[in-house]
Amino acid sequence: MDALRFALTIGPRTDRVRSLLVVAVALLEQATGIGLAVLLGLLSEAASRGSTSGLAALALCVAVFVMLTQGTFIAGYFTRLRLQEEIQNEVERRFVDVVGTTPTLEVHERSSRSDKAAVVRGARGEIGPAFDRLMWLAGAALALIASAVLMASVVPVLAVLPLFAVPTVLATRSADRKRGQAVRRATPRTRLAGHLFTLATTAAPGREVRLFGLADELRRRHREEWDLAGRDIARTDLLARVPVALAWLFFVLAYATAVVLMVRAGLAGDASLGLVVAAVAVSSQITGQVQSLLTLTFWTLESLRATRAFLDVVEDGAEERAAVVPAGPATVPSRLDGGIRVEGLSFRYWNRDRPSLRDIDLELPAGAVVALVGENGAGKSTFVKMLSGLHRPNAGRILVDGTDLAQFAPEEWRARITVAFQDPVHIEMTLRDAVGLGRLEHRDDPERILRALRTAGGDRLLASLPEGLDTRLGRKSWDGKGLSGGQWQTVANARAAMRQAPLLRILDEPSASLDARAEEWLFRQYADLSRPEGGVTVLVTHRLTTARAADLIVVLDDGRVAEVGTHDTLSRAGGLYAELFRLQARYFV
Ligand SMILES: Nc1ncnc2c1ncn2[C@@H]1O[C@H](COP(=O)(O)OP(=O)(O)OP(=O)(O)O)[C@@H](O)[C@H]1O
Repeated sequence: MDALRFALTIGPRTDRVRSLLVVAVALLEQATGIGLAVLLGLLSEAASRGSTSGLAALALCVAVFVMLTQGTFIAGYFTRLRLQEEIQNEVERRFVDVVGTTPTLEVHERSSRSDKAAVVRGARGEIGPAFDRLMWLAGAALALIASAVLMASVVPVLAVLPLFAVPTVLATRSADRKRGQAVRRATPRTRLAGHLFTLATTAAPGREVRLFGLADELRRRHREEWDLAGRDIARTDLLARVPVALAWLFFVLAYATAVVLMVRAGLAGDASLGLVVAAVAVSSQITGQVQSLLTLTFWTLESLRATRAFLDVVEDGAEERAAVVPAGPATVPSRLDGGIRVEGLSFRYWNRDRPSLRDIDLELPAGAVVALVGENGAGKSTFVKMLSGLHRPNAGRILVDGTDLAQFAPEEWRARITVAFQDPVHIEMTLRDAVGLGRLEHRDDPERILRALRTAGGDRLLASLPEGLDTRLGRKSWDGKGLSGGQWQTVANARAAMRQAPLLRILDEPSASLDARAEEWLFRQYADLSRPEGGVTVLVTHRLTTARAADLIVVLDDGRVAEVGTHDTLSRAGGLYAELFRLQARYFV
């Protein structure tokens, strides 16, 4: 019902004039058949009376009527398209708003929500035409009713003929609903197939796909996923279409009886010749009208289904916001006094049995540079997501100078932290924008951008670019300058450096694509910045030679804190850190 209300109101809310035109065109177009049938009846009356002038006038009426309806249809075609595009744009903007601004990452990482978002991404083209389809559906329904009235004026009982079409509509609706459920059931598989398709056909994975000869394997798995998904949908379709066929047969029998009754009434003189001709002409359109009603019902349901998924995403986003954003948020401090304290923090991803973080207790003092180390899958990235508020803990809390992070408005907290990730987004804009986006308020301040680039060691990159800050980056969306992995990382690091004196600076392997010397330099650079600024810097790294210079080293193991200390104390303790350091030193030092 919500989806229907949304589809009916989004047209006038987006563009009132075009919506009115669409309503007019939909009604006129559907009236063509009825109008012609009535004119045909009048023509037969005139012919039977031998009225040449009447015939000529009616012929003129037919011509004008046809030109009017066809002309309206052609002129209205572009109005309809334009309105659909406007609605589509409006919906896409709202979708970006909702998905791009939810406080946590659940919409991307929790499958019960990410599947709905995937349905909207895949079927969003169906939402734009929803209003248009509804209007055409209404026009088709009105045409069917008008036909029934005309037939009933010959044989009254024929008023019920459209009722015989109801089972066909209901059966089709139920079949489509079942299809929708099957499509939703298949979403995890189609999503995986989509991922395999992207792997096989996009540039970034292109090297590995070729080097490892993965194309056949990807194609096989892609096909396997589609086949499994398609099998369930096809089986559901087949079973659901049996009632549709039976309902259709029922209607055809009723229709044949109706024609016989009308012809009999004409022969018996119960109705005028013109009326019988018009009614029979109209009855010949009933199957077409029902067919168009069914087709329009199918497409309208597709539109409403996509609209429903869109509204679900919107509602989930609003629910999340209500649950996560405090009504009276606490003020985020402008400077850290004590630091960040983590108490009994645990977190489990929705699709996993085991928690990824368990009972984490940590003290991260203001001004400290903390290295977070541990083997793959230990929970480092999950922990920094919790610190940046991208997920909510299942248990425990994070205290910022004694205030629970959950008490802050997420946007306020994020405005006071900065993050650089190991797999940064390639923002294909000019260098000025790709860096400046790190602090929107200062995106037009070249001094600030140049300073951020210097902090991230991007001087050489800048010098190598022909148009300096105005150089367009990236080759996917435009013919810009292609950058290496390390250069993209430098741009992302500079973006993170746009935020000065943050309370928390998270560097999640920001030097994974940089050489050891560059990493060492970058680390010292951040350490020199952080200590006087008084914020906490958390550096996730696998290079323990870099970690050794940190004020505090936290070793995570299987979601727990295994050890905390400085390089010296941990080396002496002879635990996991000492073992990992020895192993790395053997190869790299
Ligand atoms: N989005 C996710 N959904 C489900 N499980 C996840 C997700 N992200 C991480 N995990 C799981 O959580 C655990 C911790 O992963 P995390 O990425 O935090 O480890 P990490 O220490 O950062 O690893 P690495 O050094 O490889 O980057 C792993 O078992 C991982 O499989």
